Amino acid sequence: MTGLLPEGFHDRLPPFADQAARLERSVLDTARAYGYEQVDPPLAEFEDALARRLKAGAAQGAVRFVDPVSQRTLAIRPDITAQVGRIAATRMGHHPRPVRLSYAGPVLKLRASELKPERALRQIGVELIGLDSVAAAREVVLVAVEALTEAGVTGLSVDLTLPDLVATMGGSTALAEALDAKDAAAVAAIDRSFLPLIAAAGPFTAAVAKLRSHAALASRLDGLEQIAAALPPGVSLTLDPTERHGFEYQNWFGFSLFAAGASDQIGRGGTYGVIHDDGREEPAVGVTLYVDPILGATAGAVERRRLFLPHGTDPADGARLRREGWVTVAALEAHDTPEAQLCSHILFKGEVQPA
Ligand SMILES: N[C@@H](Cc1c[nH]c[nH+]1)C(=O)O
Repeated sequence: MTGLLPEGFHDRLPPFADQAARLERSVLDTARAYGYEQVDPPLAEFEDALARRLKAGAAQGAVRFVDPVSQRTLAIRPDITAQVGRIAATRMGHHPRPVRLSYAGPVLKLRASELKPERALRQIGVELIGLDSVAAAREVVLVAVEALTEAGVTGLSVDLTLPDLVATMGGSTALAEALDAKDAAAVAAIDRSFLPLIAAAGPFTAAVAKLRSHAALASRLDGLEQIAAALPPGVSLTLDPTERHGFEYQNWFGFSLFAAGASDQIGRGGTYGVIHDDGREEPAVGVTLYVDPILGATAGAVERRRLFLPHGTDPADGARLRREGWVTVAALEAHDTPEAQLCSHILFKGEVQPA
């Protein structure tokens, strides 16, 4: 069937919508256990207010429209981080720092690419506003890794990056672009001293060792090592010191998350600044998880365990079985069958049996 929904939009059907809801609950529960409390900003808001909240990128890629009621341009959020920043800077501006917030909800991207055709997506995330220290960054990375592990995601890998490195080292835009393209010849033509940054991309320990010769990087590398040391064994770690793609508003620290079986990255995060109405920039760090590729990576694990209650089953039996954790599906007509109700089990003479 074509044309039912615009390209890049999709319905999530059973059992995947339940799976998505479970994932969301699990991640938010892990975040709550670390002190992150949920906020729920609206799907759209004033475009200008959203756009100026972060250094760049906050309203970039947003679908905009003129609201017939306020007569103002609204943006449908392409990312929830800027909205959480707005809440922290305004309505929760009086709250002691750091403030820890979590969120989950749909976002809409203006454009899709051939590689990523989806435009309507879901995000889950946490933001810690008031600090962008190594300790704060370490906590956020750890919460993300723990939340994903609790949610059953395996084969996790974290790619660390230093998004504003080239800019803070005085590199030009041309140099940053040559580094983005990993074009060693072009980098050498501009400034040979940046060549080790290309060579260093790869497994974390070896990459850090290669970069130690750069005295200017010492404190950043120390920070990355402290973050890396906090990660549980089994999570693989790489470093790509000049990766900036997708890190439009992050500053000293950024990271991408990958998982076995997911074709695309499953999350991204880093340090950034929330811009207050008086122009002050408040440090922050956070991570956003992308529900869609995560579901792709765990789809094999979806199992339907449903217990068919034949017509006439005592309602008390159904209640008892639900308390024991069963999903029960009651036959409302005598001729209904476990197959028709997609049931894996059946209650037969008071006993649960495979259907
Ligand atoms: N929202 C950002 C990631 C992020 C969250 N907090 C800081 N950075 C993204 O999806 O790319």
